[in-house]
Amino acid sequence: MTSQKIAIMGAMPEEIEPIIDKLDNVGTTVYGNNKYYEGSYHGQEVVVAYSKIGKVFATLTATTLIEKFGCDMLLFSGVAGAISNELSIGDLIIADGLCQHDLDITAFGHPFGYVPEGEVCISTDVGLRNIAKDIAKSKGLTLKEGVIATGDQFVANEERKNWIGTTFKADALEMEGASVAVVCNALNVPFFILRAISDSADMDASFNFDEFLESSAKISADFILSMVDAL
Ligand SMILES: Nc1ncnc2c(CN3C[C@H](CCSCCOCCO)[C@@H](O)C3)c[nH]c12
Repeated sequence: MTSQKIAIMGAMPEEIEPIIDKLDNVGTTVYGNNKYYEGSYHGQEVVVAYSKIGKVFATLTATTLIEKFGCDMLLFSGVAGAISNELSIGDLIIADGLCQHDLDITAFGHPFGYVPEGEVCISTDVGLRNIAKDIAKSKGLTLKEGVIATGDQFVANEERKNWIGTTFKADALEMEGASVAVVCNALNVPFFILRAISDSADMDASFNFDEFLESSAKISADFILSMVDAL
């Protein structure tokens, strides 16, 4: 048990509902066009919110969780599209680094995903990743660790998916993680992101996403709650 206040964030309602359902003493605060659920899980103080889709909404929510609610660490739970062919629907991936695949000032000779005073790949907290690995081992779960690519587009195209995979050596993709990583790094708050695969970012992505969003989101949410118990 930690005395610290834990932020748990997702992008869509389905990604945090399995978490909110398990909280005690839940109070809600509406702020900045968003709703924040304050409560406890097994005695651990948490604040839970979904940002809405995309990097801008995610940036607002991550910043609010830290600056207004005073959270000391941030755990992201949600679903992702697979790039690596080692990842199937329902599989778990944690990011050791995240990049923005749609950030592009290559016209000035910079690499994709880079802007001055920024970095292409933003790191996550190694201590939290190690806790996740210990949990996975104790539960006999497979947990992939790799780069997650973030961009403001739902990728449903093999060519775009493969370009992202090759360009950033990314294993999965989504639409919020890298922006949350930038916020947490800038505000010196440990950040951890776990995603369960909902689709393979190919021509079937939208159908698979609709079918597996809820079940994959719950897989991720259940694991995140195990993380809270271990902190
Ligand atoms: N292939 C893919 N490309 C990019 N991201 C993802 C993710 C991760 N999340 C899911 C969600 C997709 C929002 S579009 C569907 C919204 O429907 C709303 C109802 O119409 C967004 O928050 C990013 C899973 N598969 C992906």
